[in-house]
Amino acid sequence: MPGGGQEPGSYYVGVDVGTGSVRAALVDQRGVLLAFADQPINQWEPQFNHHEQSSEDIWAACGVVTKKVVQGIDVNRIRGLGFDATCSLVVLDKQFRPLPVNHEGDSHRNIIMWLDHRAVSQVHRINETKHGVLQYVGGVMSVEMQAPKLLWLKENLRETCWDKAGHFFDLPDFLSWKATGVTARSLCSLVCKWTYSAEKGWDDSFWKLIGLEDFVADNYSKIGNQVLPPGASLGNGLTPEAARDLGLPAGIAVAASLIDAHAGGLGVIGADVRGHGLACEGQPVTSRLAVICGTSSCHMGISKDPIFVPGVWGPYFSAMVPGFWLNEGGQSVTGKLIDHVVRGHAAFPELQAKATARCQSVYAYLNSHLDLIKKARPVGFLTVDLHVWPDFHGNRSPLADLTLKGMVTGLKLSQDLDDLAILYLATVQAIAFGTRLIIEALEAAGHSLSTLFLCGGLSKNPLFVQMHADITGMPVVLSQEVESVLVGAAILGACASGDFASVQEAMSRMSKVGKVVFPRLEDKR
Ligand SMILES: Nc1ncnc2c1ncn2[C@@H]1O[C@H](COP(=O)(O)OP(=O)(O)O)[C@@H](O)[C@H]1O
Ligand SMILES: O=C(CO)[C@H](O)[C@H](O)COP(=O)(O)O
Repeated sequence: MPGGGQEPGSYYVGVDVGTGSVRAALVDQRGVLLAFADQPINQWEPQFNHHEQSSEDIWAACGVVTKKVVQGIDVNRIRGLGFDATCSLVVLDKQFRPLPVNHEGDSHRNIIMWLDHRAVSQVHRINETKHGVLQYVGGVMSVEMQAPKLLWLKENLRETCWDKAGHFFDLPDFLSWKATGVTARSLCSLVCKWTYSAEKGWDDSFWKLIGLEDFVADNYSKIGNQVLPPGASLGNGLTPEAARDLGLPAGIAVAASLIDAHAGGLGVIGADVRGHGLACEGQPVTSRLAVICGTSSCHMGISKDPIFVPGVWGPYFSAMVPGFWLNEGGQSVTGKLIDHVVRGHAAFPELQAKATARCQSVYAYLNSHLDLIKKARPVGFLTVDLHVWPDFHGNRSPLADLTLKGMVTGLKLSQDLDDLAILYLATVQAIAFGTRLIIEALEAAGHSLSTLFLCGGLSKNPLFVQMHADITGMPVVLSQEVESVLVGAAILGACASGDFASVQEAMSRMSKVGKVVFPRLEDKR
């Protein structure tokens, strides 16, 4: 039923591969999640700053969750499948078998994860070239992008990996290939992480200059010479073999994928905001900033014309919303930082015991503990003497400096539960201040923003959401569906099925406002 009719008769399956788990949802034409399942995935850290995963593990986890979400439903109503994933690098040989990305030669670990910082020397040399493509990543290439990682493989694992490699995929593209057998890459991954230009294609001079002329010589067959817009239908749809793996009908439409943050952006940014008293009502969609907060936070702002923001990735054309330029700010560890700070504290065992006794998560317990100890003052005032600098894994934006480290000032000798709660609060506040710095950089360069749209695991934490509102001074919109990244993945499947005429149409019909959290301006000081 083109245009999404009144009867929600068709279903779409969205699959979201995050850093820590794979999630799937069955979604209808109104964007309502009818079923949800998740499954943790393995990560290896064989040495400091080396982070690896397995594409076989991840594909198997996809099958576990997709089979769960379609249990008991009429599978003939499933019209499309969409994937999103972290922008990790998957390496396969010429027969599409996994290759090791490690010195141990363990081919099961064939993914260099997005947060892997092994390629420091390589990215430094790439940045020293001052090549023109760097203008489109905020002026400085991140060590988390693919070119430095590829150069690392060539320089460090020549025989065991580089010489045998037949295919280098961004993880979202690996998944769509696995589902369809089509090796075409998504414009999203190539533009955002591989220096591809939506307008000019690959730049031979860049790859030659950095020592990866191999790709030019074989016409980019290993990294992608067929490129499709996100949401485009791939080949003949789901292959019989993939259909068996995923428990879905063979032949359903499968979409060209998105990176996870970008799927989150699609899942939230197009919602109809009428009647919520928001400044962005009646304003162009470019006044909205989507912030996808999981292991990391990604800040997605769009514009009609390209805007060059120092230290902020992009501008990327059509990489998220078709026809719009995208700037992507980010903080490499946010959820991971909060977990690290809380779990590493001397009072963590006590916290865990008390939270378990109340059947609460440690974060719900900490939030109520802060309410208890703040007395009559606003909670934010508990940290007047304690401050965190949150760049424990370098600064992605807007300083774009991978050498930065974290810092805590104002420590005392006591390490009780109150101290843990206040340190947790200071960490959340520091992350929100990081978002404010990114917004200031975006606005200084020409963006005009009024409203935040938050999603991802951290958006389930009310303290995190309120601090983002208070510290940025902007209202925060939370979607009706908490798992908005999965709505974004389902939007891709819906577009590939042909049920919607465009990504914009699917966005406006499938993303919905849930709760709005306004800033407490009186507490901003
Ligand atoms: N209910 C919750 N309350 C507080 N924090 C949460 C909650 N659920 C998830 N998180 C935090 O969100 C982060 C993971 O978010 P998620 O979107 O699942 O990440 P990813 O996509 O990177 O796998 C973790 O740091 C976790 O502690
Ligand atoms: O760089 C990215 C997006 O451009 C990564 O995919 C992202 O930062 C990892 O995402 P998550 O925190 O959701 O696991």
